[in-house]
Amino acid sequence: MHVVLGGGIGGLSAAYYLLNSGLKNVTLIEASSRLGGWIKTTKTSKGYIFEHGPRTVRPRGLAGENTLQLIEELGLDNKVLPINFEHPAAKNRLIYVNKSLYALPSNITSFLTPQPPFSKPLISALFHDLKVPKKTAKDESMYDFVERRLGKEIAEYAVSPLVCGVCAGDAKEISKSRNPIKVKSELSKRSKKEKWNVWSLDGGLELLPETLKCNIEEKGADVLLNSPCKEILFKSGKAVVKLQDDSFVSDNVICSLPAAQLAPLISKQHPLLSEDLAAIPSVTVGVVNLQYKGRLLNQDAFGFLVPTSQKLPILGVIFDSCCFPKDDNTVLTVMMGGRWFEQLFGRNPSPDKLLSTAVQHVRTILHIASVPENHCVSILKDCIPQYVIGHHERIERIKAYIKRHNLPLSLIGASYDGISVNDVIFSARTAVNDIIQKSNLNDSVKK
Ligand SMILES: Cc1cc2nc3c(=O)[nH]c(=O)nc-3n(C[C@H](O)[C@H](O)[C@H](O)COP(=O)(O)OP(=O)(O)OC[C@H]3O[C@@H](n4cnc5c(N)ncnc54)[C@H](O)[C@@H]3O)c2cc1C
Ligand SMILES: C=Cc1c2[nH]c(c1C)Cc1[nH]c(c(CCC(=O)O)c1C)Cc1[nH]c(c(C)c1CCC(=O)O)Cc1[nH]c(c(C)c1C=C)C2
Repeated sequence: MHVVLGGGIGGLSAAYYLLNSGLKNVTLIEASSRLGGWIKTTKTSKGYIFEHGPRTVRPRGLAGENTLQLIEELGLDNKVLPINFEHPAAKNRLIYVNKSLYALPSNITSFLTPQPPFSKPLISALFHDLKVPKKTAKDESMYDFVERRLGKEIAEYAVSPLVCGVCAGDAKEISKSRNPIKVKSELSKRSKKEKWNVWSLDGGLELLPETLKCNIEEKGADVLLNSPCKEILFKSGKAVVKLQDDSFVSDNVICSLPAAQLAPLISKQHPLLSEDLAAIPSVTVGVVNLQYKGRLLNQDAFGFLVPTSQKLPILGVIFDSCCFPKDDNTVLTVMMGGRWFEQLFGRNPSPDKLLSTAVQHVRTILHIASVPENHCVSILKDCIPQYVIGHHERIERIKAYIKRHNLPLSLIGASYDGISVNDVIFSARTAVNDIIQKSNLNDSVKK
């Protein structure tokens, strides 16, 4: 038997890959009443799409190609909505500095000439990079790395907002290194030919977890909702997964829970491992979706980010109706908080406070004075893991511990090797491959 913990995109993909490898007897255990985790779409009564979590996926890189292969295998090719490199949403990513919106550089001219808010052409930063002495520090923050090599302005206005726009964190704390593997698909070939920059799904990204659910159930997986795992014990090479009133003995547990939520489940038998898992922090993001009547944006773009230096309560705004227009309306998503959520809004802010902050900033920055026709406020508690300095060493330590103690436990999901939807799906595939390889190896040793 194989137990998968957590029914977000990581857990669902793991169950899918286990069943695709020919394994039977797969049980997926989810604490809440729904699947999908942070992938959540609401369709308003008038048919507008509000994404509460992710909205676009990158087609590029090994993990990006792997996701497109999954989309193809699930028969979702005809639902893909690509945005190619020529689209304004791909070309225009803005930042809000000193009360104005500026485009982040996207072409060669903008590299050769000074573009506000940068005081020098960006090419001069590359010359600066050639001059800096090498540093041997194993891990340094993204901000420090870029400041040292490309200068303070680029760290402040380019890297800091991009770190915010991917992990809602502080570039001064986020670590830099990563590592890849390989895959291919027909849809991926199409994405290259058509020069996709990002893609989404018609009707919203939640269609992906919904389709995975149907697929794994058709192949015989048991999906348990409202079933929080309370403890995992390891005995004689097996894992005992305990729920409130039930328990499962599994050959291997694939765990897609956020690291800090796994920590207490194994702390009795493995306090040191638990300590390392508990130390992987995550931040809370307030998400406000707004729909206004009329085309109210003066600029077509993906959206804008607000660097920390601007000391505003919002992290940025995504122009959803620029990416995927519908009728003559404006749909925006305002993201706020992140690393600074509690400082800004307190422990338990009212949805009204987030809504009024969002509407007020849309009014002052985008000059949209009308009242939104529809809105939705979500507080996504601890939704974005933070890869702070020392993260990669910690992950190595965690992996080494699991190997040394021969624990039948595979860790997947956003807490470890990448937070994008692509990374999480790829982590599931890699974990299943490792399990299959290990069991093939054991079989050949027995023979
Ligand atoms: C606001 C936001 C915007 C984002 N934008 C993008 C984007 O544009 N593009 C992109 O690629 N990525 C984006 N991401 C990142 C991406 O969405 C997530 O990293 C990814 O969805 C995480 O998936 P997961 O399966 O690892 O974890 P989760 O989605 O957190 O799933 C874990 C599941 O485990 C369950 N669980 C927890 N405890 C227990 C327990 N004890 N027992 C059983 N089940 C339990 C939870 O209920 C949950 O369903 C965004 C994320 C957020 C929050
Ligand atoms: C301000 C908060 C956040 C915004 N998005 C995220 C947060 C926390 C989370 C997020 N966004 C993206 C990813 C995936 C990255 C990947 O490796 O694929 C994650 C985890 C995608 C993304 N974010 C921005 C862009 C342009 C993209 C698409 C991928 C790409 O082409 O690089 C920038 C951006 N993010 C946010 C805003 C307001 C914004 C504006 C330019 C919100």
